[in-house]
Amino acid sequence: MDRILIRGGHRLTGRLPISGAKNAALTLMPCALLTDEPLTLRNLPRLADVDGFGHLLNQLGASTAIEGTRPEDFGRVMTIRAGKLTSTEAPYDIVRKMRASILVLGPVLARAGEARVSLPGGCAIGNRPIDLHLKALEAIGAELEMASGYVKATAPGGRLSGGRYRFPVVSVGATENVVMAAVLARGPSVIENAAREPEIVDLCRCLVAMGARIEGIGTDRLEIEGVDRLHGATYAVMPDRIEAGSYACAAAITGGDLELVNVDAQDMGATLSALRDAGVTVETGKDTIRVAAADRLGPINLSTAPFPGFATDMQAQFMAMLCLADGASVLTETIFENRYMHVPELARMGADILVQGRTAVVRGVPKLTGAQVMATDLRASMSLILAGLAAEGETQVSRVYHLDRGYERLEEKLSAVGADIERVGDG
Ligand SMILES: CC(=O)N[C@H]1[C@@H](OP(=O)(O)OP(=O)(O)OC[C@H]2O[C@@H](n3ccc(=O)[nH]c3=O)[C@H](O)[C@@H]2O)O[C@H](CO)[C@@H](O)[C@@H]1O
Ligand SMILES: C=C(OP(=O)(O)O)C(=O)O
Repeated sequence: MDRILIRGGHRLTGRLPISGAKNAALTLMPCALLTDEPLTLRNLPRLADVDGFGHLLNQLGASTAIEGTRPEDFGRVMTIRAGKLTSTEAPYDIVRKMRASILVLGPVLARAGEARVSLPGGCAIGNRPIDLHLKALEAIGAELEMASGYVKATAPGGRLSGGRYRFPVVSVGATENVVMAAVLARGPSVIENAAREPEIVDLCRCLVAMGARIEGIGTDRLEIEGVDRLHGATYAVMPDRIEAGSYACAAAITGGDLELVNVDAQDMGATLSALRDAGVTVETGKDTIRVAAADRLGPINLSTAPFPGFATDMQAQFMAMLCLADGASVLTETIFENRYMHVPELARMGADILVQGRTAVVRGVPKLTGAQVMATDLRASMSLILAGLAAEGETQVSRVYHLDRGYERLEEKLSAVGADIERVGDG
């Protein structure tokens, strides 16, 4: 299994390109199931999860073709053709490896009138329930049956009716599923307390480009008028705000100065204000963000929340950065009950962090030291990379397949701006 070796202490400077967003790509790809015409996605990141999702689409009968991009290019162009679905089932083996697989439920149900999807269960960061996905689909006309670890959803008469649903708590995945299902319903739907994440805006814009009728995009109330059919489209995946935020932390923690290229600062309000609060200089351009480290990082308090709040997907990276702040920071994780798996690993590098329930108190230390550490999930892995970039000596991060789910060519991007980082195999 591959490991990443980092010899820390190098200041990162220069321009760093940001890839298309994983969390947008994984909700745009299933949109292709809603039409018999091709959907072409541009700026699709090269990630294990994108390949995995392509495999799931293939299982359902869609073809996926990568077009005209050179291996050295970041981002790819993929055309997905789902002329006819040959299966309506997402099996356990795929869903358990990739939580986003649940996002085929809404579109397959809407297109084929039925879908059978394995229940995802939990993962390293906590429980990943889907009760809200199911309640929202029921509200727009789905009939559900649970058996053998699978949910079977049926649309009576082959087509969903549409309906009204108010989410009791904000759910990104459930909003995505119900929106993808409602666009082909017989009647209108109103979704209240919908998630407002930029990835949902990206999803709605892609669906509109395919002929869907959606009002209220970017707000917590989505009004959807079902249409009889959607057509093909070409759509560019939005920049990855979490990848950009992660590299912003890399600049801050190494005393560096990075220009992030192909980003949208508008989607990153909470991350950029948190960086500024910690004393980091942030300058935003049209599609660039310059992040210049402070002489000393200041401590800050953060609580994760749905958009426009501070993203749970940025918590681990900020924690690594705050390990070197001048004072104590308090972080509160409100979305996932177990998203502090990186804490014991950071402690092995000299961090001083006390976790009590959902709160972590991070007392800044003068330095971190390199160590052998183990990645436990995607963003936890990135926090270890960040700590390694700033640490004295060598850090070895194992289980890097977690990183490959969400960071396109991480070592290449970081080496190009001055990091001493390489991937090594066991052999
Ligand atoms: C609101 C939020 O920050 N969502 C994050 C969540 O999205 P993801 O779509 O995975 O999770 P949700 O947004 O659905 O979860 C939000 C909260 O609702 C709960 N829940 C969710 C679905 C459900 O059917 N029942 C239920 O109780 C979850 O346990 C969680 O506490 O993880 C992704 C990967 O880290 C992040 O990119 C998203 O930003
Ligand atoms: C945990 C994440 O993704 P997923 O929901 O795909 O597991 C993430 O993007 O940080």
